[in-house]
Amino acid sequence: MTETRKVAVVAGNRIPFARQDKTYRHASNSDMLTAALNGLVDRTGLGGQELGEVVAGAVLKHARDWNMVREVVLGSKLAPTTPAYDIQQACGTGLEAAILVANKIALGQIDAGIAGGVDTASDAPIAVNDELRNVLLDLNRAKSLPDRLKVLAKLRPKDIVPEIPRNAEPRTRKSMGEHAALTALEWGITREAQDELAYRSHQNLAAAYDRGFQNDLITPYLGLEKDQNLRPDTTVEKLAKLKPVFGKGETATMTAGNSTPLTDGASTVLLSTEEWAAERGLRPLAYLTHSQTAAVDYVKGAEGLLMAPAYAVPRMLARAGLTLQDFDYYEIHEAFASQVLATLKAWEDPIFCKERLGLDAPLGEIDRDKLNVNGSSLAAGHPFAATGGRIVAALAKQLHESGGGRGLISICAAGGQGVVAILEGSNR
Ligand SMILES: CC(=O)CC(=O)SCCNC(=O)CCNC(=O)[C@H](O)C(C)(C)COP(=O)(O)OP(=O)(O)OC[C@H]1O[C@@H](n2cnc3c(N)ncnc32)[C@H](O)[C@@H]1OP(=O)(O)O
Repeated sequence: MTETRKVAVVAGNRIPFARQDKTYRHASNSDMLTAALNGLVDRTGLGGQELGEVVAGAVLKHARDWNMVREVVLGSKLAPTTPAYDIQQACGTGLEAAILVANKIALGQIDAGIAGGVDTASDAPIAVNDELRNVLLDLNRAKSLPDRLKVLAKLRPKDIVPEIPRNAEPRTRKSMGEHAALTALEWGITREAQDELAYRSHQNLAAAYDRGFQNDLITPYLGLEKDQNLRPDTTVEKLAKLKPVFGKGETATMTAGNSTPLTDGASTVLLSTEEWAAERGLRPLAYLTHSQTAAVDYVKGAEGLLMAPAYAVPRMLARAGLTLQDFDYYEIHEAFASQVLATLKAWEDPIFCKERLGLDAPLGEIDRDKLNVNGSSLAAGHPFAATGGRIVAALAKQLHESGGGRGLISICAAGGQGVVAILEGSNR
């Protein structure tokens, strides 16, 4: 059996995230991913070089983008002999891509690779319905003009109605927000606590820009230099005035301010062995040491849609021999403030930890001052597949800047799944 090798996170690059239908309205997934990738290649001096693999994906993509990541590499500054392919695990895509690249490096199958993700809420794929698709396929097969006219005669006005993607679970027909609202109710997550978390996300991201933390994590794109959703001037009072958008009646607590906005953007991360990095004059920022996925049965209502990380994290901690408190930083993706708070509450709850996680004692509280210290998705926005890369790169840089330490990454994903990982600073 091959001995595993240490996997370094060497650098990351993303484009600023834009709000839906704003600056990147006319940019495709491929355009944005190419911009993020080329920014990383420029920063690390990898132009013209062949890498082990580039692995990335998008949650929402057009049928024509069936081989998107390979096409992006062919149009990028990397050598065209770099293999590349698409993966998709909803909002876990970016982190899962990093785990896949890391595992290949650890096993000695590649020495270096780039993981990434991209999504556009502006250029969402609109599909034709089954009736029109069948007519178009028959039309393509028809050999003569009369045959084609016969096929076209089958077309009815209702067949032209397009299928617009909905931000909803196919099995429940409920949106992510509606699911999260049920979990917020189950766990008694207050409006005040959600607004406070959202406020802190904006404050922390604004502070990260102010101290230059983002300078070598972001390449401006189409004139945008900062995340377009960031509101440094938001306050808990302003947030408290927003109308609820998910949930029903008096119990509705989720607003546009404490939910992620629909977003466009792309991110990339370079991972490699220490030797590969050293040969190119690059230094590890941190190491990706553990990862885990979990899934919950949200369809029958056994668990909340976005609660899978609550299961994945303790499984990973058990394998790593760590407790929830053994971390200097916690990066919990903020799909919704309520989902972050429900996850934290679940880990503190003796009954949840005993009955659902099978633990003798609760995982306990975390130090909230260590949570999302440079802001997270409520402030930056959440282009689904790009969020993992944003988090891996920012946490690795934070660990490097702090001279070491350990960070936990937790990402909830559609389909009731969760992807989590641990980064260790270079002093461990
Ligand atoms: C997919 C996975 O695998 C897992 C996941 O991550 S699940 C998460 C997936 N993501 C989602 O589901 C996205 C959810 N978000 C949405 O659907 C929409 O953003 C939303 C329905 C929540 C809001 O949409 P919207 O109404 O168009 O928002 P928007 O117009 O920007 O904001 C509404 C108001 O709030 C205000 N506002 C928003 N954020 C604010 C803030 N932080 N401070 C102050 N005001 C704010 C806006 O200024 C706006 O005010 P006006 O009406 O006066 O202009």
